[in-house]
Amino acid sequence: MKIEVICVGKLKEKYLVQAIDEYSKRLSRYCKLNIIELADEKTPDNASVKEELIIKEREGEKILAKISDSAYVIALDLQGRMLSSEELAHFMLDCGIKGNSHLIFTIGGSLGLSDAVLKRANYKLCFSKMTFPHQLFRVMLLEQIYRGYRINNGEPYHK
Ligand SMILES: C[S@@+](CC[C@H](N)C(=O)[O-])C[C@H]1O[C@@H](n2cnc3c(N)ncnc32)[C@H](O)[C@@H]1O
Repeated sequence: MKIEVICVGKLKEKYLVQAIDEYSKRLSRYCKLNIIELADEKTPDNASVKEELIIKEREGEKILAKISDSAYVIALDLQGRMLSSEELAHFMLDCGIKGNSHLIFTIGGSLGLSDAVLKRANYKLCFSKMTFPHQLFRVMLLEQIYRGYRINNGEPYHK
């Protein structure tokens, strides 16, 4: 399976880069992983609601430009559906069975994902009612994908 993670913003902290490298290495046993990092739009501190909407739409256009028509898109969104780790594992397995062998997970920037990206998404996934910083969230997502593969393979990791 080909898994792409499209995210807004460059990872700055070294410890996050190291965590991403570690999970990318672990995932290489199970899938073809590609992380697409897009430059975020600068948001002025005093940006109006309208300005923020424009920024979010611009970031959304960049995300959409990276999505191929045939990909199955999973938007990480606070309004999405919550799944357990076992359910996410089963969901990924089911995608493969149904012929969706190219999954794209997309993480928004500090303002979230645009309506256009959410509209393109085949599925909206929420991890918790809590909001996590998008850079840390990238690590959390890779860990859950890795956990999913371990569950699906009946391998010892999942508790
Ligand atoms: C800082 S959050 C954006 C918060 C923004 N106010 C919103 O409502 O979307 C940045 C990105 O991280 C991801 N994210 C953060 N917490 C999440 C959660 N609990 N479930 C799913 N995605 C989350 C989403 O992709 C979100 O667009």
